[in-house]
Formats: sequence, C-alpha cells, structure tokens
Amino acid sequence: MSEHDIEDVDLLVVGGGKAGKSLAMDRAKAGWQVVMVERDKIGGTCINVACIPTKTLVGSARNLLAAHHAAERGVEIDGEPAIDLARLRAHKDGVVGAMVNAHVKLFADSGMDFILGTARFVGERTAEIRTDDGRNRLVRGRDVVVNTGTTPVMPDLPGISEAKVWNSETILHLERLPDRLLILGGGYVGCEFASMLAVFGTRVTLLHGRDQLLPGEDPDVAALVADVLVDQGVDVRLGARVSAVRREPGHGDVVATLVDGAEVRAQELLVATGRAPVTADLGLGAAGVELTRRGFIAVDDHLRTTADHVWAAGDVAGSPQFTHASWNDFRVLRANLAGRDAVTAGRLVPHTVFTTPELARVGLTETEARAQGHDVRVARLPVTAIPRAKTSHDSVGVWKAVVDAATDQILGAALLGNNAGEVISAVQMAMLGGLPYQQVRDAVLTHPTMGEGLNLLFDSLD
Ligand SMILES: Cc1cc2nc3c(=O)[nH]c(=O)nc-3n(C[C@H](O)[C@H](O)[C@H](O)COP(=O)(O)OP(=O)(O)OC[C@H]3O[C@@H](n4cnc5c(N)ncnc54)[C@H](O)[C@@H]3O)c2cc1C
Ligand SMILES: NC(=O)c1ccc[n+]([C@@H]2O[C@H](COP(=O)([O-])OP(=O)(O)OC[C@H]3O[C@@H](n4cnc5c(N)ncnc54)[C@H](O)[C@@H]3O)[C@@H](O)[C@H]2O)c1
Repeated sequence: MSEHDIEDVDLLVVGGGKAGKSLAMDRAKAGWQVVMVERDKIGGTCINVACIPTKTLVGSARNLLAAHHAAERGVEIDGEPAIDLARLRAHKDGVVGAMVNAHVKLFADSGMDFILGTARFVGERTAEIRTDDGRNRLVRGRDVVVNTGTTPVMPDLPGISEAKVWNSETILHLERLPDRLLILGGGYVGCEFASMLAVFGTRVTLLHGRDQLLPGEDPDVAALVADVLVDQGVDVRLGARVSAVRREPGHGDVVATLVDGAEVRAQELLVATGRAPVTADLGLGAAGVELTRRGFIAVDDHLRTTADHVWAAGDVAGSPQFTHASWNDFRVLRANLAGRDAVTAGRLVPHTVFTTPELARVGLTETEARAQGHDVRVARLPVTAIPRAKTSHDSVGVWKAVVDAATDQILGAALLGNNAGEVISAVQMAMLGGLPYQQVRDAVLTHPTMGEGLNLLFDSLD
C-alpha cells in the first residue's frame, strides 16, 4: 500500500479497552473523525473475560451461600441448593452478551468508524489494519491512542504447556466444575476464583510461591483473607514453589511437583500468576514508541509515549491493572487532547478483591505508611460490631484504617467484609476531601448501613 492509500483521521485508537473505547466514543460524538480497531473483544477484556463474567459468577456464589443459610433466616427452600452448570454458564454468557450488544450500539451511535480487525503500526501515527472481513486499510491519526491491554502469563515451568491447564480466560468456558482444582498464584485472580469455586463445591488447593497471599497488602490483612479461604475449605499453601507440571495420560489428573519434591494433584489447574502487556506484533518500533524494561509502553505522567501525538492508556501503559484506572486514563487523555494539563501522578486508585466477603482497599497500607515515615495510628473494627452486619448475618471480616498521628489525616484503609467495595468509596471521598478522621467518626451516617461502621471504626482510635 502506498502513501495515497492512507486514510487520515483525527483520532486512531488501537485496542478497544476501557480508556480507548471511552475516548473514541467521546471524540466521535464531539464531531472528530475517529477510527477504533479492536482485534476480537467488543468492549474489551473487562466485559468479555475479566471483571464482568467473574463478578457475575461471584454473584451466583453469594446467592448459593445465602441459600445454604436460608433456613436459619426463616426462609424455606425445597431441596438442597446447588449449582446448575449449564444455567450458570447461560447466565454468565447472558450478562456478557447483553453488554457486548450494548457496546455495538453505543459504538455505532457515537459515529466512530469501529473496525473489527488487527492493527499493526507501519510508520509514524500510521497503522495497517487487517480487517476481519478480509480487507487491508492504512489509517493515520492526527493523534493515536494505544490501549491493547494485557494477557495472562504462563510461567516457564517444565511440562506446563503440554498439561492443558486453564487460565483466567479458558476457565470461563465453564466446561465443567471440577471436584478438585489446583490454582497456581495467590493474587487477585487466584484468590477470587479460589473463593468462588470453593463456594460452588470444588475442593481447591491454592499454591502460592510467596509467604503471604496478595503481596501488596499488609501481612495481617493478607492473613485474614487466607483465613476466609481456609474457612471456605480452600487448602492454602504458602511458600509453595512449583518446579514442574504434568498431566497424567488420558486426560487424567494434573500433577504439580513442588521444589521440595512433594506432589499435589487435581483434575484441573488454573494458572493465575499475573498478566503481560500486549505489545508483540504491534510494530511499535515503526511508530517510534518505546517500551519500559518490563515490556510496558513507556509513558510520562500525561500518558504521552516517546512518539509525538501517540498516547497509551490502561494496562499496556503500566497503569494499575484495574478497569477504573483505565477509565481514569480516558479522562486524563481527553483533557490532554483538549490542550489541558492532566496527569496520572498522585491519583488515589482503590481496589477490591472479590472474594466472599470482599477486601477493599484505598491509599497506603500500614507497611507503606510506616516506610514513608508517618507516625501511624491504626483503627480496627470487627464487622460483627456493625449493626447492619447483624441484620444481614455477616460475621466475617475486619476493617482497618491507617491515620497519620501528627495530622489526623486518613492515609489508607483495608476493609474486609461484605459490601466493603461500596464503603471504601466513602473513605476515599474523605481522603480526597482531606477530612481528618474525626469528621468521619462524628458524621451522622444512616442506620443501619455498613457505612455506619465508619463511625465505629474511627471511634476505636479514642
Ligand atoms: C479474571 C480477571 C478479573 C478482573 N476483575 C477486575 C475487577 O473486578 N475490577 C477491575 O477494576 N479490574 C479487574 N480486572 C482487570 C481489568 O480487567 C483490566 O485492568 C482492564 O480490563 C484493562 O483494560 P484496558 O483498558 O487496559 O484494555 P483491555 O480491556 O484489556 O482492552 C484491550 C483490547 O485491545 C485489543 N487488542 C490487542 N491488540 C490489538 C491489536 N493489535 N489490534 C486491535 N486490537 C487489539 C484486545 O482484543 C482488547 O480487547 C480483572 C482482570 C482479570 C484477568
Ligand atoms: N478485583 C480486581 O480488581 C481484579 C481481579 C482480578 C485481576 N485483577 C487484575 O489483574 C491482574 C492480574 O491478576 P493475577 O492474580 O493474575 O496477578 P497478580 O500479580 O495479582 O498475582 C499473581 C501472584 O502469583 C504469584 N506467582 C507468580 N508465579 C508463581 C508461581 N510460579 N507459583 C506460585 N505463585 C506464583 C505472584 O507472587 C503473585 O502474587 C492483577 O494485578 C489485578 O490488577 C483485578
């Protein structure tokens, strides 16, 4: 293809993740000529194979748990509550499918040129797009955004590639619910699937190489999450370093050999050892876009890459690997494309690990706060102290908050308990507003809600 085949547009978005699709729709509605190219997942990773399907399944697990406790709560259920795999799959596919269809319409309504195909850079701000319907297009953006996400990592262990193991995407096919499952990796994916599948009735063994789950959390908080999993029947093995994996003949058990020679076996193995940036075959060199040592696209605080008018966002740009971080990257990009001066530095990015109950966190951990030299006070509250927890029979969880003793500012919080992911937003707002903890302690909060627990949490500092 030659120079005169090039289609010039205002904005070219490569990869339709949260940041990219949001920006493409926004700019197209504003009258820009926008091309967005997406390889296979309409709506991106979150909707198709990550947050949405997994949280749909977590919702079913929570329903099952509630059904198990129905009788003691005065509700009669005829028969033993159980998972119907075909209906579970259909439910999950229905939720995902509806969101994908909604995106097809949203993309069309925005006026963007949405292309299903694969993009590869061939020059400055210029990508060759091989469309799914067999055409080649050459598109040059006045501005270009790369939002190609990350993909599951397969650890380099002897035998693992022949052992037909699952990753976070293939497990979602829900071909079967194994009686026994090994999970390799005790991060977000490992903990969420361990909790969900244990509730579904699978006997889960969680092999984690380090000595605490969720390495970014305080050790006491990570230990509480481990307790939750153990109570759900998960065999949590910390410091379990795997040296090899094999599948027994005839699609028999999968066997993990640990470095001490011990063997652990189950019907299936889920690999949950992290995600790698999607940059291979993108031709980033031709566009003048450089990578970091870890293989992410190198960006500055404005999300500018090393090439003029080429930006990157979301997981591939090394942003925290959460959909809400990618969504915020969209806001940063939108402002910068409008000539304003928006940066990612200093933003407060919370997260929630959707075990049951869930762990929500914002700001600094106690460990981080101390390492930064803060004189720290720690507030703690068992969720059983919260009236709403009694009405909803929530007995599991502890809330923790870290306060600067010199300024009374809230530095961070880790809330383990039902609805913690909702309550953490209130803590985050207090932090964003710079409220001293006493204002949260003394605020009049609705009774009986889990949010009211914030009064009690900060009371514990008196
Ligand atoms: C199991 C699981 C559960 C998760 N749960 C949560 C959660 O509950 N909450 C949360 O906040 N985060 C969660 N995450 C993380 C979240 O999914 C990611 O951080 C988020 O999806 C990243 O979005 P993104 O904008 O970087 O791009 P993505 O959504 O990853 O989109 C990138 C897109 O680019 C496309 N693409 C790649 N290469 C090309 C190419 N050459 N040409 C065209 N298109 C291309 C891909 O097909 C993909 O659709 C979860 C992740 C996993 C794995
Ligand atoms: N609720 C959420 O927001 C949510 C849910 C799922 C995933 N995510 C995102 O997706 C990303 C990827 O999740 P993830 O759980 O795959 O990665 P992760 O980085 O959170 O955890 C992977 C864990 O596996 C361990 N590990 C690595 N190699 C190992 C080995 N050979 N044996 C045993 N343990 C090993 C690591 O020490 C690490 O703690 C996360 O960083 C997160 O940002 C978010």
